[in-house]
Amino acid sequence: MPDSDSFTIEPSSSGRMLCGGCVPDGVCRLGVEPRDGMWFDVTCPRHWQGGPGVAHGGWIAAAFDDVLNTAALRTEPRMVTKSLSVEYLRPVPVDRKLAVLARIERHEGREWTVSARMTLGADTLATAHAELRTRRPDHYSRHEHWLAGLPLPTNEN
Ligand SMILES: CCCCCCCCCCCCCC(=O)SCCNC(=O)CCNC(=O)[C@H](O)C(C)(C)COP(=O)(O)OP(=O)(O)OC[C@H]1O[C@@H](n2cnc3c(N)ncnc32)[C@H](O)[C@@H]1OP(=O)(O)O
Repeated sequence: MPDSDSFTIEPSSSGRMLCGGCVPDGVCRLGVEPRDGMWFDVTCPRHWQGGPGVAHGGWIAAAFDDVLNTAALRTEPRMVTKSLSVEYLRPVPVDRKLAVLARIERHEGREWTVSARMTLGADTLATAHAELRTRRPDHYSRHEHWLAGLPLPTNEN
C-alpha cells in the first residue's frame, strides 16, 4: 500500500505543479496559474458561477487556498491549511483574468501566516488571510487510522 505521508506536490506530466485532483487532467481546474514571484493569474471558470456572471464565493476561497499554499510550497513541500478567512469586497466576474498577489507574512517552524489580494485593474475584489501548517510526518496515516476506526456507514447516516 502506498505511504500517504510521503505525498508531496510534484510537477505533473504537463510540468505544472498541481494538486492531487487536477493531476489527471494536467491543468488546474480552478483556473489558477502562477505568474512571476508571488503573482498569480486566476480566472473563474463559468461553471463556478454563483450569481449571473459572477463567481461563487466558494471558488474565490478555493482559489485563494490554492494560491496561498502554492506560495508557501516554494519553500516547504508539505503544507495544510489551518484557517482561511476571505473578505468579499466586490462581485468577481467569471471568464476574466484577474491578478492575485500573495504574501508570506510570517514563517516560524511549522507555522505560517499568509495573505493575498485579488484585483481587476486598480480595484481590489477580495482579500484573504490564512494560517498554514507544515504537515506533521504522520498527518495522513493518522487520518486513515481514525477513519478506519469509525463504524461503517448505514443508510440512516
Ligand atoms: C507552483 C505551482 C504549485 C501548484 C501546486 C498546487 C498546490 C495546490 C495546493 C492545494 C493545497 C490545499 C491545502 C488544503 O486545503 S489542506 C486541506 C484543508 N486542511 C486540512 O485538512 C487540515 C485539517 N486540520 C488539521 O489537520 C489540524 O487541525 C492541523 C494540522 C491544521 C492542526 O495544526 P496545529 O499545528 O494547530 O496543531 P497540531 O498539529 O499540534 O494538532 C492539534 C490537534 O489537531 C488534531 N490533529 C492534527 N493533525 C491531525 C491528523 N492528521 N489527524 C487527526 N487529528 C489531527 C489533533 O486533535 C491534535 O491534537 P492532539 O490529539 O495531537 O493532541
